[in-house]
Amino acid sequence: MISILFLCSDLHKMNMNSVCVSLFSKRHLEKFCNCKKFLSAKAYIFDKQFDNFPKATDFKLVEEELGPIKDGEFLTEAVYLSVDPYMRAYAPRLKTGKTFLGSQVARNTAYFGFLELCQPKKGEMVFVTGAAGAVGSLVGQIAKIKGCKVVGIAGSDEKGKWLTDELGFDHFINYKSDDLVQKIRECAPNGIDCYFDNVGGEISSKIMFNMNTFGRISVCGAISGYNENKPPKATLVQYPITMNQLRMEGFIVHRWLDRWFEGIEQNRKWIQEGKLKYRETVTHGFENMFNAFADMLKGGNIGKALVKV
Ligand SMILES: NC(=O)C1=CN([C@@H]2O[C@H](COP(=O)(O)OP(=O)(O)OC[C@H]3O[C@@H](n4cnc5c(N)ncnc54)[C@H](OP(=O)(O)O)[C@@H]3O)[C@@H](O)[C@H]2O)C=CC1
Ligand SMILES: CCCCCC(=O)/C=C/[C@H]1[C@H](O)CC(=O)[C@@H]1CCCCCCC(=O)O
Repeated sequence: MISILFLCSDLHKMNMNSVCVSLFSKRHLEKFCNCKKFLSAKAYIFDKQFDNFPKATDFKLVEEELGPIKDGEFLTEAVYLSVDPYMRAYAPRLKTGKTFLGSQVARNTAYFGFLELCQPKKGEMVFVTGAAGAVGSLVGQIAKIKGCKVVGIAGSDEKGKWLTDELGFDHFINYKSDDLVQKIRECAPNGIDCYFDNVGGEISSKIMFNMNTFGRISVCGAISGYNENKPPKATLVQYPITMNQLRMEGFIVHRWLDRWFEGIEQNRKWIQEGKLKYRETVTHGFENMFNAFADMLKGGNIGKALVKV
């Protein structure tokens, strides 16, 4: 079963510790639960639309009663909550006054989004942005498994050290302190064949101007713009796309729902074989969810950002 989305916990009235209902919004909570007299749950209410970067005062932490569970519905225990960039990206679409969105199960975004759209070949040069995050760190390692040269771009030297020394990336570029164009040319003197784009904006434009003919770009996200009220401007990418006949395609990982277990099984096998490594940045306590969310948006996480309930 694929667990959907959260945000509540604390079913202590049933003498259960740290139990959380999977839900997506208040309407899902109403749909999922049917046990008003017995259960309550903590929830983050989305109180105010974000003005650029989110503030703690944009949320209200409340305790809500849950209804009884009906046939075909379920309660799940959330031990970890996932803290993800899409929670910021989708916020403008959400109504205030409702439970905020989130999830408690990690998905295999890297496996399908990279292999299906970039179609990497042995010896090719692959660039990954958001490289030390949950998705990017796996994409780079999968590219290495496929015999590619890999360059990761992220925002701190500590992240870079992890990518090159532990995960086997060939090079690292710090987009905050390096001369990006100069470094791109140094790391990829023969050009770039595949680009896995987690960030969008000017970083992506600069990478795309250095791609080879028939290069492939998988657009996973655009975190560089999520905290901006207006989408930021970046250099036109239509030039390199046309001149170098690039293929650029976006995706939402649900596209491969019918192949979900193939992704899980392959990742599990690579982890067991020691070919795929992961790291988690864990914040403790449901009450600290906002801090973890803000920290992730500022680049405070290495690997997957999680909240231990
Ligand atoms: N299409 C899909 O189905 C999915 C898309 N995504 C997308 O993939 C991307 C990565 O997600 P995920 O790996 O979970 O998140 P991460 O674990 O990477 O966390 C986000 C990271 O983004 C980096 N970042 C923040 N601001 C900027 C900026 N202005 N420019 C460049 N980098 C920045 C930070 O690291 P740093 O120190 O490097 O700045 C931060 O740690 C996001 O864009 C997300 O929306 C994720 C899952 C599914
Ligand atoms: C430019 C924004 C791109 C954001 C891409 C992204 O991060 C997608 C993440 C999905 C992840 O694979 C698992 C999910 O469920 C995320 C999508 C969540 C959609 C929420 C929609 C909320 C709503 O409209 O009600």
